[in-house]
Amino acid sequence: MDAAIEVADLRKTYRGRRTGEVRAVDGVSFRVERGEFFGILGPNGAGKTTTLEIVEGLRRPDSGTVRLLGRSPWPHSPELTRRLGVQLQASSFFEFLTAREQIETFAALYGATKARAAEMLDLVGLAEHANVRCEKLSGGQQQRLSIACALVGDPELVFLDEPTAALDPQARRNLWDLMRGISAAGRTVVLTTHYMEEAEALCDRVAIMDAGRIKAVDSPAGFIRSLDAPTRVTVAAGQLADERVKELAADEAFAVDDGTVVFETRDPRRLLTALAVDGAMDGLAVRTANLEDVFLHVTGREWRG
Ligand SMILES: Nc1ncnc2c1ncn2[C@@H]1O[C@H](COP(=O)(O)OP(=O)(O)OP(=O)(O)O)[C@@H](O)[C@H]1O
Repeated sequence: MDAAIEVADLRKTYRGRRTGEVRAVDGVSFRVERGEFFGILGPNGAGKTTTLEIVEGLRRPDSGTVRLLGRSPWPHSPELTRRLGVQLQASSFFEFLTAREQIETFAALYGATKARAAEMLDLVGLAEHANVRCEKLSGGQQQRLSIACALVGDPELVFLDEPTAALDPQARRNLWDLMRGISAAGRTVVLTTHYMEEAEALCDRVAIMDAGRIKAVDSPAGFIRSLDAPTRVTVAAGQLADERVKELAADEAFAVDDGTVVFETRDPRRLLTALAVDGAMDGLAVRTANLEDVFLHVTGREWRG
């Protein structure tokens, strides 16, 4: 079967009078398999939105090719469009329509029923707000409505551009559950995000993007494994005598800051067992590597998502 998405050597340069030339997308290639949950992770301005818009067929690249479900998005074909769900920015809503009217408009475009539209409103928790005009919905509610609109046609391939941006933590978790549900239903999902923990929690594979380029693609676990980073164990001040710190550290690195001791160990079990025996667990913190460390490793820059 064809891949869900095949992208080869995309390039896009914006030219502005004030900004000069901006190489927003600078030779991007990747492949997404059917049923995959694929993330594009990068800081603001990395080129995620431009890449997504090109892949969705909303923007033409200067060069490079895109294949969606085995076909080119150009010229537009209604047959292909109907199989895609694109989360448009909430600002593209008709503000005078109610949430129900808005999603029913989308449903009509996709050939979906009003019952399906109502079901989607319910799925994103907006059933009670069906009669509220879009302009009166909160930012989070508009975001959820835009996702419902993207899903109403029951698309095979769903594109979500920073769907949880500007949501409070609870609303973000709810949306995560919703996205997991879409993926579990066998849909291919492509998500852009600048939240590390979101990519880590949801994606099968993640492309790390910076300055218009994809620097690396792997599963979150694969990325972290390949770092081969030590576990960092922080022991609160006053828990260990200086001599004991040296004993425990043996040949591992440690640092002391204001009495707080930080061990870096490749054998956390040994160290944690010893700390438990010493009764030095109060205020203990254990940190393993995460995608933030991966970003630093892959791009050579601190994460400033
Ligand atoms: N229409 C445009 N005209 C000129 N420059 C643009 C345009 N759209 C984006 N850019 C520039 O291209 C670069 C990539 O932007 P893009 O929006 O694709 O990145 P992003 O990773 O999605 O960032 P964000 O998370 O801020 O949306 C940025 O430097 C941005 O300022």
